[in-house]
Amino acid sequence: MAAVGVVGAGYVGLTTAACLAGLGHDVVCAEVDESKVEQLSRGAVALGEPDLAPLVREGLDAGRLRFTTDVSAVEGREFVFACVPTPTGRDGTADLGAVEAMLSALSLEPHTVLVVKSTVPVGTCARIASVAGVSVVSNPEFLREGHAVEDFRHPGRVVLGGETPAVERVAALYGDLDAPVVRTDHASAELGKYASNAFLALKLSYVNLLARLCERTGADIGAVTRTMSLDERIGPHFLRPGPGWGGSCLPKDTRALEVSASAAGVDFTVLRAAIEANDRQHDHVVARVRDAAGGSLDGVRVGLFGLTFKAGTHDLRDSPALAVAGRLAAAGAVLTGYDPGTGDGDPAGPVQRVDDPVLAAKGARVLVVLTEWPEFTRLDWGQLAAVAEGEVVVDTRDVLDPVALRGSGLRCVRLGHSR
Ligand SMILES: NC(=O)C1=CN([C@@H]2O[C@H](COP(=O)(O)OP(=O)(O)OC[C@H]3O[C@@H](n4cnc5c(N)ncnc54)[C@H](O)[C@@H]3O)[C@@H](O)[C@H]2O)C=CC1
Ligand SMILES: O=C(O)[C@H]1O[C@H](OP(=O)(O)OP(=O)(O)OC[C@H]2O[C@@H](n3ccc(=O)[nH]c3=O)[C@H](O)[C@@H]2O)[C@H](O)[C@@H](O)[C@@H]1O
Repeated sequence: MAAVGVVGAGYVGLTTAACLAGLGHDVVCAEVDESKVEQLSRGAVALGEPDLAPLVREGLDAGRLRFTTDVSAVEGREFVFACVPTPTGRDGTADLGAVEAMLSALSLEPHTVLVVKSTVPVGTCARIASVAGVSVVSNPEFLREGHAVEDFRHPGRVVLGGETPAVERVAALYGDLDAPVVRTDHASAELGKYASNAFLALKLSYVNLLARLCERTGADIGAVTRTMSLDERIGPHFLRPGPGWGGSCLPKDTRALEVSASAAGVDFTVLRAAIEANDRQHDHVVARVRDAAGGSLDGVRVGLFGLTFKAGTHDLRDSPALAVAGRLAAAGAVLTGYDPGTGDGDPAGPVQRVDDPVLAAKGARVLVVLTEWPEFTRLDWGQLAAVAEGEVVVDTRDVLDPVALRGSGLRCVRLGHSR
């Protein structure tokens, strides 16, 4: 079993640390946020990832996992995983400040393999290898929030970019993963990550535009995407229209790829179009709510259902629900929002967050479903209709049953459906 260091205890770092400890490795996880370290050290996990909290507690109890604010604690380890953030920086490229801060705080020993899990632009790992004097393996992460542990245990693929001995050492660390392993160079591994996220974004913008075309032409987006999904070359995933794609990575990575491609002399117009279409998708949802409100949103009370960027996560980063909320508020709407995944203290922008769906519906002229929480299908919509002022639900995620809603006295407006 190996001695492993992990830097950063967010979605990627904490999942990596806990899962590697679960495989029997000895893991120390360094994190700059003192309160996070304090909480994690007593087994309190704030991320709502299924199976993660018990795995962290198992690792702590077995003495195979510990947390520290002292980044030098990872020095001397056989593997150091970089799992720090790479948010959008100036001009849309990835801000590598946290990666650089981590490297300058560390004195790595020559036998250490530095494994870069953070999403970094092409050229970053080669540059780090040339200055850090250690082997660097690019091992981009593909986990989905809400499925982090499951995706670690059953990844669709493992990508390892770098020189052979170091790559094989990292492959061995993961044990028997039943997944295809892509062994490649740094640049291809780095680009493969951006290429994957940006492709998902492209697919979603395409579907959202199709949904708008359906609204204009009388076609049904459900039938259109089912037709597409039965073609194995297209596949059934990422074909659901919504209020726009968001989250901490799809928007930032798509933008970063577009900007870096442009800097490399490749005009990636299709990515720019996908980003612009996503922006317009938020406006489109606002237009549908405005129509439902009778033409103006000024002073109109709107009840929002769902604030997170998708169901199954607490994460509000770059949430399309909040982007729509911001535009509704700018048009004068008064917003109340209910989300089963968020709590007091979570930033909700212009939305007054409430813990009870009835309070979100109370006095609302329009109800809007912005996140596909399964809980929403089980709400008592008759009760919500009784306290609402209007009778329209704009369901941007197609989670509600329009026929059942009609029985509750509500009319359902869906994206991609003209009726
Ligand atoms: N969230 C996700 O689902 C995925 C994220 N990624 C990528 O992984 C990287 C990390 O993402 P997340 O885990 O979501 O970020 P996060 O924001 O959830 O966690 C990052 C953690 O690193 C800590 N940190 C920042 N600078 C540090 C330093 N110098 N030393 C020690 N700790 C430091 C932060 O306090 C934070 O707790 C990013 O590059 C992201 O693009 C890749 C795949 C999936
Ligand atoms: O690099 C990352 O951080 C991760 O980004 C995404 O994962 P995640 O951010 O968890 O979110 P997704 O499940 O991809 O959803 C992204 C957005 O697309 C939207 N979406 C997704 C699917 C769909 O059919 N329709 C749709 O509108 C979601 O609601 C959400 O707003 C990728 O799916 C992961 O593979 C990747 O590792």
